[in-house]
Amino acid sequence: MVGIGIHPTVDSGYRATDATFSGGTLVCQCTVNPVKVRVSSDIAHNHACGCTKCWKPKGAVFSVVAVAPTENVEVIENADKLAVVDAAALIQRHACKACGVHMHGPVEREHPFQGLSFIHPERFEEKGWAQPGFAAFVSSIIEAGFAPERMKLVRSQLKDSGLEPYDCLSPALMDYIATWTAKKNDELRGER
Ligand SMILES: N[C@@H](CCC(=O)N[C@@H](CSCO)C(=O)NCC(=O)O)C(=O)O
Ligand SMILES: [Zn+2]
Ligand SMILES: [Zn+2]
Repeated sequence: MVGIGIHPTVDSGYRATDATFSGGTLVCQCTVNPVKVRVSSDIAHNHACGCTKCWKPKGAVFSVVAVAPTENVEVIENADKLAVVDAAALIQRHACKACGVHMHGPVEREHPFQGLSFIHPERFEEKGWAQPGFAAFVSSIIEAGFAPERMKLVRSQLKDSGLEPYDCLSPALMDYIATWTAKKNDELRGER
């Protein structure tokens, strides 16, 4: 592979997206007693994430992460191997204590993403999940040690891979969050 190791599924080109994909089973990296999580619906907002909190496979600069409704996400095997990485975080990332893979991350507190769980689709046993649509928190890779002078290169490589780089979330998701916040503020004003 020439260039920066963005993420194995991005660097190798994507497998065909199957429009009928309706979930599957996420499996951690343990060879014995892997944690299994059943996702019983399609995923949404799949994206590459450069933040320091999302799980990345070995050597990758970005994670690939998507959401599914929490009601459709269920740990079906070896739940005892899971532990919450940071209980204070918005996303309650449940990682396998043995291999480190983040298996699901529900958003439970009041927030526009409440009711959604963050998952890593590359851990699906099944193929056909939608490819990432953009790259989020790109500047954050510097926090993990990426050389600032190589940022121009990483942004152009992301674009070449079809991932528009943003330093927070995509405009569509930022608008979604701001709309939720504006509505919330209106409600609070109405109560006063
Ligand atoms: N610069 C920080 C950014 C961390 C961050 O805010 N991450 C985002 C994106 S995660 C998937 O899109 C976020 O929403 N985090 C909420 C949480 O982690 O609970 C860094 O790099 O650490
Ligand atoms: Zn594991
Ligand atoms: Zn992230």
